[in-house]
Amino acid sequence: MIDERYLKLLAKDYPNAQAAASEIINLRAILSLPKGTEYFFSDLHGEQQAFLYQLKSASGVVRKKIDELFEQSMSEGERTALAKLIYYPETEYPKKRKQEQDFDDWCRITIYRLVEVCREAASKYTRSKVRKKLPESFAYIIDELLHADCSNKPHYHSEIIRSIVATRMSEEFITALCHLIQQLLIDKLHIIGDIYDRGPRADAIMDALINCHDVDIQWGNHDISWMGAAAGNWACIANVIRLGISYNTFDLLEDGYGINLRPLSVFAEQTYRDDPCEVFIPHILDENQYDPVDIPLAAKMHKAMAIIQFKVEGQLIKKHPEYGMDDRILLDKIDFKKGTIKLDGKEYPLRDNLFPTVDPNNPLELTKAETELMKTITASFCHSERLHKHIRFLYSHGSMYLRINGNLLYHGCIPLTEDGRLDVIKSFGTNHSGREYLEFLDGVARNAYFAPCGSAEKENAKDMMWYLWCGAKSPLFGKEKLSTFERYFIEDKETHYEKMNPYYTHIEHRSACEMILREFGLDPETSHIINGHVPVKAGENPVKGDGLLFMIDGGISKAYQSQTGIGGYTFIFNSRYLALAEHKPLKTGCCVEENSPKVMVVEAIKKRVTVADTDNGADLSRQIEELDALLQAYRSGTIKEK
Ligand SMILES: O=P(O)(O)OC[C@H]1O[C@](O)(COP(=O)(O)O)[C@@H](O)[C@@H]1O
Ligand SMILES: [Mn+2]
Repeated sequence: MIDERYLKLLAKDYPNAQAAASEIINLRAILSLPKGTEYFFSDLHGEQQAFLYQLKSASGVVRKKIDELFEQSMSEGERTALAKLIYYPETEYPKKRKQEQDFDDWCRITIYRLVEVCREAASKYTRSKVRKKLPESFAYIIDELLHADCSNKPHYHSEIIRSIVATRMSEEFITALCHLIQQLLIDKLHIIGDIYDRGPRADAIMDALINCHDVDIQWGNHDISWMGAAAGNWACIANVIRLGISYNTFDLLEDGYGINLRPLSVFAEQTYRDDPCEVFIPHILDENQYDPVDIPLAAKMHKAMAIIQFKVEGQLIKKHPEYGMDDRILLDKIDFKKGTIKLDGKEYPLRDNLFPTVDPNNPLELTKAETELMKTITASFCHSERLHKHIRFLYSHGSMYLRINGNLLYHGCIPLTEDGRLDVIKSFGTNHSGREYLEFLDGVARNAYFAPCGSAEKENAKDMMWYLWCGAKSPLFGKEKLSTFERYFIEDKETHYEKMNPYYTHIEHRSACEMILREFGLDPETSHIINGHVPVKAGENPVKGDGLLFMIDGGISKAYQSQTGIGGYTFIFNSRYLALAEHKPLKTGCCVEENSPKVMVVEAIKKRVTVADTDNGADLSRQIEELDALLQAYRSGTIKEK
């Protein structure tokens, strides 16, 4: 029974029986349409070029549509050129202007072809949904071209297209059509964490996501570390700078976010003047265009930040004994005279024993200069408007996990015990597990940024952001320890080993995945888990738990391509199937076709999925029920029509 007061409110939007009835008809029609295609990506790690290519090409689907439409009428080369134009109209259009002898003719033909692709891409949607995606300036013209009856109005169409060319609007128009095709093919975009770190321009990825019409993000450990940094947590700030320098991503830090690294470079140059800092030479996977730093100086800055990080992390662990991370305070386990460190009763020689800023009697204390440096850098983080715009977007569109259209999405893991039960974790004085634990942590992450400044709530939550980055029971991290220190300072690889949470063994079995799905209120018969975080090694199957879980970190990150052997996965869920697109490492400057992914259908769906079967469909059905009730009320006279 729907409350009469609510119906009266609804009557404001649908003031008479006719209005209510026509909306019911409209909603019923929407419910019967095929569901839109959802795309899932994870572990983008700042690789903006590869990600944008995968996004713009709808992971191979743009090309597929072009082939379906034009196989008989266009050569392979022409189809490739059309695909490239759709992906990169901004650069391809000017090239064509130079190359084509009759450029106006090329524009006309291209507009015809793009309209065909658009019409095909829009065929699943209602006109109203398509209209909402149209760029304002061309909305009317595109709508006419897409929907008018061509057989009766051929003249009208060619006239529109001729006028676009004649009025010199073809560049804007073609670009708008290309963007529209991309938008129509990707109905929903899910990013299962780790947008940040390692690759060159996470900021460019964030801009692209902000411009997407329907996107959600499940936070990864790297994202949470940037969110912690933006909230002012020193351990997170030191971590993101150290990791950034270790991958030579000065452009992101300085050009992207305006973090002034000059004080750090001056400090590092003075402090580590004669130290070659060999252990800290950055990985050079990409060159900086705007802020190149010479490698020896970058190594010194890297070391300076690493030492500060180990000190502030140690302080945080001391402040929070409940984190249970005492064994991760490492500077106090060094014998500075001998140049060794004692871990678990075993002594290891250090690969670098120059610690000019560490006081052996008080190894976790920052020097005055280090403290000043951290204050300056923190101010840079606080003041970066672009960083905060991106972080706010991570908050507004992100969460610890998401349940959507029968799928469960999260980045790392659901902490489990050795025997496969939900682990019970004490945090902030209370016990948590499973779904409730993730929801609790979601709230903590929000408090870190949004709770009132100076409140205990904010301080504790801010500290916890670092735990979420690397704590053993963090669902975003899922490993017993993060061996950053060991990987810098100790040769013996055994100390680098990061034991994974039992979760990662259990998910090989169907029963564990079923248990997790049920924990999140989903039916294992029809639902799936989409997981990121752990690169799927070459030869390993990304499909786990007897088809219930998909691990989709395939290595968009260049840093991991030697392990995965591929250039990443996109998981695709459309109205007919679930599929994994396996990408090749992106080769730029080559023919786009060489970058086309291999698409493997992992589950065909027996009955075509319609909007009615989706979460949005459930909302629409509720709206229909309410409108039905309103209609009855009009007919029975309980509510008066206007
Ligand atoms: O080699 P790098 O880039 O320093 O990173 C290695 C570290 O990154 C981690 O894998 C965490 O990052 P991911 O979330 O991307 O896996 C750690 O477990 C590991 O110690
Ligand atoms: Mn991760």
